[in-house]
Amino acid sequence: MNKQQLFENIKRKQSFLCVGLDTDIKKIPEHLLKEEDPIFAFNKAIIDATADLCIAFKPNLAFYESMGVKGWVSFEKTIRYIKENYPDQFIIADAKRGDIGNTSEMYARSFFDELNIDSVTVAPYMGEDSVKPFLIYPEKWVILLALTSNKGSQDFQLTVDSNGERLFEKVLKKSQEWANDEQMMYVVGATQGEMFTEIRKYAPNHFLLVPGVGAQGGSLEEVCKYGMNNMCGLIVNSSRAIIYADKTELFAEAARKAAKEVQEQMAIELKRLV
Ligand SMILES: O=C(O)c1cc(=O)[nH]c(=O)n1[C@@H]1O[C@H](COP(=O)(O)O)[C@@H](O)[C@H]1O
Repeated sequence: MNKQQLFENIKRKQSFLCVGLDTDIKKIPEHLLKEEDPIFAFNKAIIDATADLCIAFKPNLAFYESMGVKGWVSFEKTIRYIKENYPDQFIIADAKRGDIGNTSEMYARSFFDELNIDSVTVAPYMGEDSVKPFLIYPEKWVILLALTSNKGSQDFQLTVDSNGERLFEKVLKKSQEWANDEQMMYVVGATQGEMFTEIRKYAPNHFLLVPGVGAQGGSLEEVCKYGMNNMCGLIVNSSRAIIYADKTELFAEAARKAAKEVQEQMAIELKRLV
């Protein structure tokens, strides 16, 4: 999917919500445990209940890999289900990969060749040759960690070098030598508030993947105020606050209600664009 198509989906659906499929066998409703593949059964119900309210789904690989082969099967089934039933959805493999070149090449192969997923999150720490193997695939995206939502983002990302440059700034500037805003997005945590103004100084046109609303307490209003650009430029993820809105047999309806609340706020924010 290209940038314009993503923007068209946002306008059509009046949403820039990404539903995070962080599916934990210990948190899903008990009645699903009797299913042959409880993780997939849960995902399928969440996807069906929220697909018209969101433009992206983001399964986080940790939740699947933690279950071994079974988890990987659930992950693949989930990807296939979205692609077959909701082909307009942008899929993000949240894997936070990145390694020496030939190893990154294998990561890229598994997400882009093997599974045909739209995008993968990548850590920038190992530099250019660790990111470039993900960039040889047309209309596939690298989503590079820039300024994350967690407390530890202060440990490295905000440290200032001898030229007065913060590490996240360096990531934003340097990585634009590798790819433009048609192939690269950045992760910026919703908890970063006014820092979105800083991000937009260096990446005015890029899409940003913004996790951290909902369970982590980030403000959608602030994210939009400081981070929205003329193509929206935001994909805002919420995982736990949506998928675990309820733990009974009514979990999918509750997830839909939680997603709808966020989508309605997004529709209001999108009025800035016209
Ligand atoms: O790359 C990410 O998606 C990510 C980056 C970041 O800075 N913070 C962050 O929370 N995430 C992911 O976004 C999701 C947030 O989940 P909730 O806090 O439950 O909405 C998890 O899958 C995190 O791994």
